[in-house]
Amino acid sequence: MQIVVGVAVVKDRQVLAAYRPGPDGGWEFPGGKVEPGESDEQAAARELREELDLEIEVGASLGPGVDISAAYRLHVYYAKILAGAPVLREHSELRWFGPAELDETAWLPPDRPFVRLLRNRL
Ligand SMILES: Nc1nc2c([nH]c(=O)n2[C@H]2C[C@H](O)[C@@H](COP(=O)(O)OP(=O)(O)OP(=O)(O)O)O2)c(=O)[nH]1
Repeated sequence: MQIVVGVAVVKDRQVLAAYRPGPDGGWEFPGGKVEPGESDEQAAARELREELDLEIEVGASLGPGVDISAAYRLHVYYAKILAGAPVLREHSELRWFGPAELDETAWLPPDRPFVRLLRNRL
């Protein structure tokens, strides 16, 4: 099973979301596929550097993994920003959501259980 890491960057009770464009698009946690030999945490830090020009400190896992498909499973981790401000490179939009704005239906389906957990924990 190939792991995809998503990163819930939290700052001032808000979480950073990125919009994946296209017919199957929606809000997601920035991140990507874990490469061979990499830990989830290493992949999370690499992807956020590549995608958003952000240096992060990866924290705890947000909850149990969720299957995206037969081949991919999503793991989501908390993180905080060490340096930088997010730069839009690969997504169509970036947005900070507070707890009251976290409408799970706008998120990719595998992300929704994590969004529900996060809403109560921001
Ligand atoms: N990054 C990310 N991908 C997610 C989330 N939820 C979800 O279903 N996905 C899906 C969308 C994609 O099919 C897959 C991640 O692929 P990706 O294209 O971001 O991975 P990558 O950056 O390593 O890209 P690539 O070089 O393999 O194309 O996981 C999420 O919260 N974050």
